[in-house]
Amino acid sequence: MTEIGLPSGVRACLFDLDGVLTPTALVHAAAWKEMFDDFLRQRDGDDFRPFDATADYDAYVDGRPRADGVRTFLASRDTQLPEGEEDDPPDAQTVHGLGNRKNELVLEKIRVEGVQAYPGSVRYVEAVRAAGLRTAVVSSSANCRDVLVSAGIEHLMEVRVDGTTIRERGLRGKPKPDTFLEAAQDLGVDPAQCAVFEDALVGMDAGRAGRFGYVVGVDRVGQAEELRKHGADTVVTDLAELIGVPA
Ligand SMILES: O=P(O)(O)OC[C@H]1O[C@@H](O)[C@H](O)[C@@H](O)[C@@H]1O
Repeated sequence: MTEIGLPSGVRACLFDLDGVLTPTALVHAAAWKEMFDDFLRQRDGDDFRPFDATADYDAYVDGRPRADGVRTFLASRDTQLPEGEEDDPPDAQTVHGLGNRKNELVLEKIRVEGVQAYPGSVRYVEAVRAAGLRTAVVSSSANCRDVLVSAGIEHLMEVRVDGTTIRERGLRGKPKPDTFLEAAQDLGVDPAQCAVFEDALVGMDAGRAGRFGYVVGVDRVGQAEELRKHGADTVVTDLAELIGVPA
């Protein structure tokens, strides 16, 4: 292991955004809950079974592109909606309508609360760059660039593959490995020489499916065991632990 806590053959680090570099996984989870609870209440009345911002979020929504999150959670409740169009209004009862409603809520929360990067993640990324490794951010979020800019860390990432890239290049979202593989290719580094940093279970699956050199699970919510089951080589609660700084 090197001084940045990675096997010596690793030449590039591929970082997920929400929950790894910034605490925005919590913002997404809250927005998903607000949107789905409104939808379920309208449909089922006050006895509706609410969206669980931990269990449902982790199992069906976390790490997936927006529309996949809508479909996967609805399927878990035996529900299917028409796809609709990408620019459907936020009150449309379609997959994209619900996704757009959730996006309005996320953007409003980010506008009001702002975004700060995890200090331990910034220290770690700086250490990685000082050690001469390449860096990319690999996120399912179409808001990735705005979040990086708000958090003041855009300059730390050489390559960005995000929700917008997924749409433009026709990639499959996590748990498929496409987005991580695309970032490795953009950096010109073999996947076997890349480390993946992820907090989502589908991100672990993507890391395993892409045969990356090393997969670091980032546990912010007490799911270390699940992260290991889904293929983490190691689990930390904060990236700074990898450079010997306790969380
Ligand atoms: O809706 P966005 O910003 O495009 O993000 C899509 C997904 O991006 C992932 O990074 C988050 O873990 C999910 O919670 C989120 O739903």
